[in-house]
Amino acid sequence: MADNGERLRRTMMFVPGNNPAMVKDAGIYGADSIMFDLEDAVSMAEKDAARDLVYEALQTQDYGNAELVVRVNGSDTPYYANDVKAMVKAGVDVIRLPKTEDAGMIEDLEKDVLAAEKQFGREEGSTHLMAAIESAKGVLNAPEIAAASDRMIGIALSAEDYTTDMKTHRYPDGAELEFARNMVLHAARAAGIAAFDTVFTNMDDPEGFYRETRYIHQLGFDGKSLVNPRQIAMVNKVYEPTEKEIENAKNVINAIEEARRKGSGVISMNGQMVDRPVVMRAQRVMKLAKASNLLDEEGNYIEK
Ligand SMILES: CC(C)(COP(=O)(O)OP(=O)(O)OC[C@H]1O[C@@H](n2cnc3c(N)ncnc32)[C@H](O)[C@@H]1OP(=O)(O)O)[C@@H](O)C(=O)NCCC(=O)NCCSC(=O)C[C@@](O)(CC(=O)O)C(=O)O
Ligand SMILES: [Mg+2]
Repeated sequence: MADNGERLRRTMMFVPGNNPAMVKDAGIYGADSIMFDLEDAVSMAEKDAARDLVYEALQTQDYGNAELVVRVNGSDTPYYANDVKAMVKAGVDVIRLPKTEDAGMIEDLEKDVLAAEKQFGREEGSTHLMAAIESAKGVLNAPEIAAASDRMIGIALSAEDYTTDMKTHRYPDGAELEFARNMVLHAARAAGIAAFDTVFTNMDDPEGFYRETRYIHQLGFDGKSLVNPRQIAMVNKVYEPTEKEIENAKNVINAIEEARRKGSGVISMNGQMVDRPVVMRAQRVMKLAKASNLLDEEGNYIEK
């Protein structure tokens, strides 16, 4: 299984692969994952030029610690084979397959990626995969898609294409996405990989974006696909733990370490039972606190 659980993936920002300025500057905004797009943000006439631009950027630009993802064109298009070869050759971290409808599509992608790794002397297994779920069929097959390969790091709901397939559109309350969100989330969790919520495309509605992000955070998504750098700080804010949550997490970790020294795996803290799942939640809070720069070198909370 790819490095699941290790990396924070709160923000995965789409960057149109045909836009040289955006591709060049994509690293300055602090997204956890940068996703160069060769698919729907790029017109047919620019497919080859976008692939060349992203290939070049992956080889030459410094994107810091960001995870580098490329959304290739669909496997039923004439661009897919060259996209996959070029991105593996460039050493991309993750290939995102759009419009994934069944596990067979991921199995085929895995074969194509392995062939490219061998052809270009890349370490076998080093290219990770993820799937975008964009249709009713994809949602119903999400559990098999999520478990289709050990290279899978996550699955993402793609609500623009999905709502079109469902003969509806997006509403502010998101009721039309309820089933799909829960399917994608459960499929990801059952397979032990990350779950990404969909893009929010109305740049003039920051309140709506904030409301949606709080909701998907509550459901348990690891993060969201984004279309604009202004959305990054808002997502990070929602995922940032409070001072009280951090203090509680520290107390839980200290208490369980103390208990383990005494040979016990479960304890009571302020009348509350503390066992393995509570400790795992506390560890995630501390990881988020660290990523949010809320801890000093001694691990104390820094007031912002
Ligand atoms: C939305 C908007 C036009 C707004 O423009 P605005 O002009 O208002 O942006 P501003 O905020 O003013 O930009 C301030 C500064 O940031 C720079 N900047 C902006 N956006 C940046 C960015 N993304 N990457 C790097 N840089 C960026 C900009 O260059 C400027 O730099 P500078 O001039 O130096 O100050 C713009 O963001 C944009 O094009 N977004 C990408 C759109 C896109 O990729 N769509 C395809 C993916 S969705 C899809 O396909 C559906 C899906 O498939 C999804 C799924 O599968 O999940 C499904 O089915 O649901
Ligand atoms: Mg789409």
